[in-house]
Amino acid sequence: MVLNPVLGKLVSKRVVLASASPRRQEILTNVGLRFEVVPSWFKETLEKSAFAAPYEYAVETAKQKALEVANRMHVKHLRTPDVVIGADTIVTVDEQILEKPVDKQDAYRMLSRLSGKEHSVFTGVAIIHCHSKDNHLETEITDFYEETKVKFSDLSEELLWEYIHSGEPMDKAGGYGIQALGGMLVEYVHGDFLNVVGFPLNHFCKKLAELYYPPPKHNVQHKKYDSIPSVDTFENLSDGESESSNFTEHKGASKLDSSGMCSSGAIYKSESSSSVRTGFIVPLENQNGVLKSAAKVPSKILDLMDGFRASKALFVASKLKMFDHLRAKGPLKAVDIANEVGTSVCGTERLLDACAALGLLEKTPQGYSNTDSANTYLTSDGEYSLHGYIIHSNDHLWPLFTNLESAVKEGSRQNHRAFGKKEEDLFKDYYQSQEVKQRFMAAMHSIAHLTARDVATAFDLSQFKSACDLGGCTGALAHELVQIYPNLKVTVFDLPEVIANTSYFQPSGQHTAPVTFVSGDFFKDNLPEADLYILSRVLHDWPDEKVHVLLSKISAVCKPGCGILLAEMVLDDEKKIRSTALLQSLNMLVQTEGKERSGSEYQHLLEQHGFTNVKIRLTGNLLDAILCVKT
Ligand SMILES: Cc1cn([C@@H]2O[C@H](COP(=O)(O)OP(=O)(O)OP(=O)(O)O)[C@@H](O)[C@H]2O)c(=O)[nH]c1=O
Repeated sequence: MVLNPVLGKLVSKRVVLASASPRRQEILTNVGLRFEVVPSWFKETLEKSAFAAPYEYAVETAKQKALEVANRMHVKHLRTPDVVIGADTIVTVDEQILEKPVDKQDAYRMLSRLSGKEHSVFTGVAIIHCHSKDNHLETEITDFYEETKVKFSDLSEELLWEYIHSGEPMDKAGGYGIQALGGMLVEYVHGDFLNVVGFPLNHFCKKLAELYYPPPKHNVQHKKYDSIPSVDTFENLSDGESESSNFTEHKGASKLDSSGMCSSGAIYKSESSSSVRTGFIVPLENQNGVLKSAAKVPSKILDLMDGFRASKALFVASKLKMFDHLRAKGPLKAVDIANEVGTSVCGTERLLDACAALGLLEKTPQGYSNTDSANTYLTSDGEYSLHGYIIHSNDHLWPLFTNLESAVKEGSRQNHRAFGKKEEDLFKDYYQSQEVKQRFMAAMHSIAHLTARDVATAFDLSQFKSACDLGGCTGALAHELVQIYPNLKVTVFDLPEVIANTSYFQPSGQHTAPVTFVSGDFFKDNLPEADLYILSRVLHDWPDEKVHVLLSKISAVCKPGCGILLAEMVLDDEKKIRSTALLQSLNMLVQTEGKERSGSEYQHLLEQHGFTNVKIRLTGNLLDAILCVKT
């Protein structure tokens, strides 16, 4: 709670952690930071000898990891984050830098060097503030490092190999994890324990304090915070919803100054008696100017409580095609939109105001107009339109979620309650009426198109010559694949009623190798031959028994070297961090017999059918990617 006001400065920002390390995700999640995970693609191959000190290497690598993500999000995803955090942990012993072992022998070499000795663990961290100006990405970089000394006991050969065979060393710098079995090897730790685990939380908070609460200009002896200021300091300094993010860079330094916040110099005392909503204790003054006890404002809970209202406002504005009208004719007044779509003026005005407050629209004296992201994502034919999925959410998922309580009590889907029919086959319902079928296909297309680039590039797939996208629906991923891998021939295999309706969704004017559409049922019919089978949002529809049926069928036609690419929302192994994916698993509960699974659950399923070398990439987009190869 004491630290929260520092992290609270990040609440209203789009924060991205540019790291695949589950430890970093956990450390930051545990202190209540809300962020998106977009693992960096930066390859850790900087020339070590070019750096005067090992920590410089770690800091530079952290910076490059974060910059790669900031650039990729800006250019490729068209989403500029506010803050990107990158980190790199290295172990140094005898002036050598140890990173993650490449294999067991390498782990053995590392651990035997560390045996009986003291070594240093450095984590370099980069905090990058991003702004988009005239479509260019501007960045302000703050970086630092932390050193912790660790001493290992003498390790016997037997212990060493037992530890290596546990598998723990492989994804960890220096080949050990101090937070788990590796803790048994450690005689002492001098310094920040979490720094060894992968993220120096204390130093990070101090850095945020320096950035967001710089000391008063006259107070020259306090150039920076040596400690995290006490809770009173932050409460008195808190600035509402932390919106004051107008950073300006200090000349010649990469530190940031939040202008105006501390202009009086009296930074340790609040000059304002107004209450603010930061989610923490708010000082209130009574009429005599005496501080009285204040209520806590549980912002996160309030947001969750109201979440459905915001969703429904978005759904209704989409359903009424308000974003389409505004793109065509905006800015428009509420009365004009009400006339266009045939709604009441007072209701329309409230809906538009809510949408503007939610950041979906802009409101000016001229009227309402779309934001850039409304044009891109909310218009029905925007470049990455989510309109299909929003309508599906409103018409199909909403009634199902209304029955969540029954789904939880009964542990099963609720189509019968929501739509009054008994469900025999998951897809029968979707495809029995033309309208529902098209709505469902549009929804699947929205997500497939939005995620296709990230899924297609999560791994280098150039070794495969042919791919078959099982349940590939409109072919959105297939089209992306043939763009990226011109030598790849892709077949989309889906039910006849889907294949018959794909023409509407085909991209126009592309001069690439065509995608082939083949109709069939992957549970009943022979599968087309391919080097790579793709299952995008397929396995999550089914319980394990059915997944085994499908995987064994694929395994039977796969030659060694052939692969499977899965695109799914991957849960963290402990099922406690990735809330979007965990909520998606509830979504599967209300409508299917399937569920979302963790990386190790997918790995286990795949390995049982002879698919090994399972690699998982969290893409930072809605779908993650898993690649494995038949051995
Ligand atoms: C010494 C030690 C390290 N680690 C992990 O080692 C990885 C370092 O590698 P990195 O290159 O800094 O990070 P990464 O895992 O490759 O992720 P990314 O940030 O995407 O590069 C990080 O995971 C750390 O937690 C532990 O979990 N426990 C320990 O005791």
